[in-house]
Amino acid sequence: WTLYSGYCLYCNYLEARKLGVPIRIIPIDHLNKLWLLVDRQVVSLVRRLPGPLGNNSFTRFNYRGWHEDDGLRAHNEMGEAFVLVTPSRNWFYLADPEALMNMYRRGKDFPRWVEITKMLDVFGGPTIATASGEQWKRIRKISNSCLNEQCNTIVWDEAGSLGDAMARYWATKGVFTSVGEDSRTVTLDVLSKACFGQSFAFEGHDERLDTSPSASFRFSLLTVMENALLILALTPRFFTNPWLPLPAAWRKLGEACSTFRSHMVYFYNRELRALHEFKGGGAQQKGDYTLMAALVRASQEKGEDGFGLTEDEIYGNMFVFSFAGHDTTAHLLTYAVFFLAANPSAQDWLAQEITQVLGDRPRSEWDYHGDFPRLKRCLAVLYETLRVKTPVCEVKWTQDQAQQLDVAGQTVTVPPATLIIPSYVYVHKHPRYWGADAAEWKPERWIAARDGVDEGYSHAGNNDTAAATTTSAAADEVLLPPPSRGNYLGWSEGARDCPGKRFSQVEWVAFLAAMFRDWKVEPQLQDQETFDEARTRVLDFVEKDSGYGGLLLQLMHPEKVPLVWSRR
Ligand code: HEM
Repeated sequence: WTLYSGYCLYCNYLEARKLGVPIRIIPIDHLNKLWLLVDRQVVSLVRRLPGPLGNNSFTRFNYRGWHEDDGLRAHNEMGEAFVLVTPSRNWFYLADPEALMNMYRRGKDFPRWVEITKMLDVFGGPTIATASGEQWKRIRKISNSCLNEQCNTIVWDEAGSLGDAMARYWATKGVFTSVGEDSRTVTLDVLSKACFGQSFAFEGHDERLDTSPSASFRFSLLTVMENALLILALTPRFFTNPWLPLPAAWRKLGEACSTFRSHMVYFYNRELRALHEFKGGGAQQKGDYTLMAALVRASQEKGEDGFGLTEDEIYGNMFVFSFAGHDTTAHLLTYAVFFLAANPSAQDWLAQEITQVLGDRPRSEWDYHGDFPRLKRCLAVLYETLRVKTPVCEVKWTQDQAQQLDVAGQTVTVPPATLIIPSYVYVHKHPRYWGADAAEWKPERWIAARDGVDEGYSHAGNNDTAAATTTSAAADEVLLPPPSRGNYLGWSEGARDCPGKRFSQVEWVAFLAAMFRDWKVEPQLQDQETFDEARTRVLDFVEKDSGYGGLLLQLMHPEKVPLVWSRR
């Protein structure tokens, strides 16, 4: 095996040389399944060896998430592009915003590497995240038409109500450590409502109230999502196989998979029946709209091309929506609560806007169409959190053809079967694009006074914008774009960008408005600690505790730093 690996590594090295960019060689592919289980542990052991034995390309680049620890260093040393050669694939890292946009625009030349997402087809498929070519176009078109403003209105209402309940729960605790779990609960509950029409009262981390029959659906969805990686790796069939001697916890997981699937079948048939009963009837009621219902309807009515989704594809896509929309938003919300706890002035700035827009109106009177577009500072908090803590790593590739790409003024020929990784840490955080304070979390950078924009405060990397905004009224402010499109890749770009972008923005703004109009968050001070010391401790923690628990960047142990929740 070692000889074969060495031979593959050599062949890949020869291919990589054709790129004409700096090369680093690592002995194990990042996605080697065995290696994924132990990469960080092994690398941290090897790092203890003296001199070059502990400090080399292996210890620097050969583990999941190395780019977060390395920051800007790799591209600063090697330029806008370099390649990591492994025995399995060559990983081409790209940090030139223009070249990146060129790549995104040429979706056919640089498609998503679906081999990595294929495992998502566990409940049916192909799905929007795993299909390619014409098949993907069909699924994407139908999905886009369903993720519409009707859906966003439901997301707005549900997220506002859940954010409010979560804030009240934290207030009953005073000191709380459950921001990670509770954020995952509220994002899952919003998805449950938007996808399946199932609404649940918020249950805090140490509460389990709901014993209604629909709670079995919630429990199955929760269990499936909490164990998604295990299910993706081994498939639901493994956990439901009666012949395998599985531990009780895995049997329970099998039951959750079966319950989740049978609920999807039930929802599907219910929507199909409703559609036939009201054939030719008017538009669906707001309260009746669900993504499941919309997909069923769109598939039955079929587009101009005459193609809809099959039943199996609908199940697969419902799972993918729930999966893709859950932890992304939840992990970002957890990060934002920590950043806000360390930045009371940003909280005041945020609350000022929320109060201006919503006054003391009860939540039932908040209006998606009237209020959401005016809550720009809330959105700026999301943009900034996503800039500095980008959860999703994308992988494109060249398939079976070499492709040319202009990188930093040089034409590079990317060989077939090369993986391409957008280096978002670099394009999101380099001072050249974002100013001297690029490394800091500063949501004000996304906001400018309307007049300021006319005078040339033109993008979020312009440091002068913050000064222009601290006192101006929310109505007179604008949300700035990033320095260039290729400098902001949080939701990706091109035809294969995130179709849930608006969904997540609406959800986020409603959460924040509900959480921070009347409440504030602070770090719990330790013995003799000043606020400034606590702030430094929290920000240090955010950096050191960030990692890839599963597929996404997240705070690994947010429960380790207690926070205080109180009325403003
Ligand atoms: C702030 C939250 C979110 C972030 C940062 C985010 C980010 C992304 C990114 C970067 C991609 C491209 C991934 C790749 O190319 O490998 C993506 C794809 C996708 N996202 Fe999101 N996402 C978010 C929320 C959501 C939500 C709420 C939904 C669903 C309701 C969703 C559904 C999807 C789907 C279905 C895809 C695959 C699209 C395709 O292949 O055509 N996302 N997302």
